Amino acid sequence: MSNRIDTTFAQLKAEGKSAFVAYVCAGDPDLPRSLEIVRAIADAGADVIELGVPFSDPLADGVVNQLAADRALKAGATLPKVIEMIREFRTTHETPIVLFTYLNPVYAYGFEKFHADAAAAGADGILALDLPPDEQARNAELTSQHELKRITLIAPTTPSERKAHLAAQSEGFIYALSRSGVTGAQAAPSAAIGEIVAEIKQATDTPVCVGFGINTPDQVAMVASVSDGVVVGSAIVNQVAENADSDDLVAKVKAFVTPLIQAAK
Ligand SMILES: O=P(O)(O)OC[C@@H](O)[C@@H](O)c1c[nH]c2ccccc12
Repeated sequence: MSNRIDTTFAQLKAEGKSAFVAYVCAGDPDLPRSLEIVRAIADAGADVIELGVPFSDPLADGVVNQLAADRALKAGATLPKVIEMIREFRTTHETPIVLFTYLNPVYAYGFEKFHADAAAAGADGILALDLPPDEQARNAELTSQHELKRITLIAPTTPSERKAHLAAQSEGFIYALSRSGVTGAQAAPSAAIGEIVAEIKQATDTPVCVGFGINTPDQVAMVASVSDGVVVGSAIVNQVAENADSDDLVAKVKAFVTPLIQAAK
C-alpha cells in the first residue's frame, strides 16, 4: 500500500507546487473541537497535518505551543485519546497525518503498541522528537513494520556530515528547521533558508519542508519558493488560543489558514 505522505508529495511535485504542512496540538482546546479544527484545516487544503501529542515538558517548544499542550492536557487529552482522534479523522478525510511526539508519553503507552496503534488508526508518519540514538534502530524497525514514514528533523546547527547522513536515511519528507531555538515567532525566516534546503537536497531526493517562525502568507510564499513545503505551527495554534472561548473557533482558524495555504501554491 502506498503511503499518503509519498502520494501527496509526488502529486505536488507533478503540479509544481509546495506543500502546506499545518501543525496543531491534539486536544487543544479540547478533543472534540480539536478534531473539528483538524478537519477544517484539511478542508481548507492543507497537504499534511502535523498532530502534536501534548506533553507537560515540551522542551523544543516556545510559549505558544507550551500553552496549547497545557490546555489540551487540562481538557483531558492523552495519547490513547489522540490515537482515537486520528481514527475518527480517518472516517472522513485522507489528508496525511504525521504524529509529532516527545518520547515520554510513548514509553508510558508502550513503544511497540504505539507504532502498531498509530498505524492502525491511520497515522502516516512519526516524528519522535527526543529519540535517543540507541533507540533509533528499534524505532526504524517498528516504523517500517507498520509502514509509517520516519520524518527526520534537521537543524541549521546539525554538522554537514550528519546532515548528509540524516538526509540519506530520510523518509516521507525532511523537516528542516529555519533556525535554531524553540518553536514560535521570535524572528522572520532568514534568507539563508534557500542555502539550507539546497545543501540537504544534495544528499537526497526526499522532499524538504521548512518550519520555525513562519507566520504570514508572504513568509509562506518566500519559503515555498525555495523548498518543497512550508510548516506553520505557532501562528495557527495562537488562533486556537485567541478564539478558544468563541463559538466561531473552528471557522476563525479555517479563515486564518486559508490564505497561508494559498500562499504555498
Ligand atoms: O511554531 P512554528 O515556529 O511555526 O514552527 C512549527 C512548529 O510549531 C511545529 O512543527 C512543532 C511543534 N512542536 C515542535 C517541536 C520541535 C520541532 C517542531 C515542532
